[in-house]
Amino acid sequence: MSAETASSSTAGPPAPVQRPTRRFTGRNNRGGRSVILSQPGGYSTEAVYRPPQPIRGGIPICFPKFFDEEFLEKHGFARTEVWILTHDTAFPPPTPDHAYVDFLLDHKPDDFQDWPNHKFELRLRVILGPTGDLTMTTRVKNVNTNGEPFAFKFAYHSYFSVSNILATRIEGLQGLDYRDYLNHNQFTEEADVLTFEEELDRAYLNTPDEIRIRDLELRRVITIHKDDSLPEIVVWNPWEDDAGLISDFGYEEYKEMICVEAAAMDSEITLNPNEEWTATQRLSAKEY
Ligand SMILES: O=P(O)(O)OC[C@H]1O[C@@H](O)[C@H](O)[C@@H](O)[C@@H]1O
Repeated sequence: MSAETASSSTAGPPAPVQRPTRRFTGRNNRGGRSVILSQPGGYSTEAVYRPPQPIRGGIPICFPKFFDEEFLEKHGFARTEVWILTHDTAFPPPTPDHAYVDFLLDHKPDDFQDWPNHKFELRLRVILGPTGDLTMTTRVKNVNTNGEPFAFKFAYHSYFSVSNILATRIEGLQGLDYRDYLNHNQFTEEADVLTFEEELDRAYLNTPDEIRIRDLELRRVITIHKDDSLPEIVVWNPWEDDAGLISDFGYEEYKEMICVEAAAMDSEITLNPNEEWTATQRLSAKEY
């Protein structure tokens, strides 16, 4: 990953105060492979860039739901809505060698009729550090004026690029309970590293603050550092048969991707009026 920073722009809101002068491509400093799936820009070759289709790749934000929920689209509406650039003074300013940008989910109070009586603010700060670390902090605030709490779920649905799914290992999950969404059972992970040889769709519970994706062919480790607001890690690869059913996914792309999603999706977060919830994940990559 690499970025150059521009000096602050303060000419009238809304505006990012500091931004990369080049588009973030998720490539490492040695000119190597992208960290985030997969083609230029970090998306599937078949990604569709037209609402209401979510974009396949990158790091979609799942909010206020995860999976299919009655009345709401799968994984919630945040990943298919328009976000605007803003300048969020409530976030602490990062150090000068970090580039950052603030986003706000743009909506009017009555926009989401399927999720009524939930007045909320959803804000995201993305920070790119000088060594390529990518930090994302989300803030959700209940701005209901009717005194009502609301509840939600959340995930950073990160699509990581790997050289070969057969040579990919996830470290940090041993001993954890997980829900297996392919057979709707709960198990305990016995393996010291998670390997892949078929479709996999699981939510690991009560996970530690760091989870690593080891790419044995690239000799690269991507670390997901996350805070306590994100207790679950969802791991998903559709494998061949399921990938063939996903129209915005290249048929062979399952071989070079893995979704590892820091999430609060097993139980809902409840916010009272004026309460705020924040959740941070930081991604770093190292070759060895
Ligand atoms: O196709 P979508 O809506 O982007 O979802 C992709 C996958 O997202 C994962 O988070 C889920 O665990 C999977 O069950 C799901 O298939």
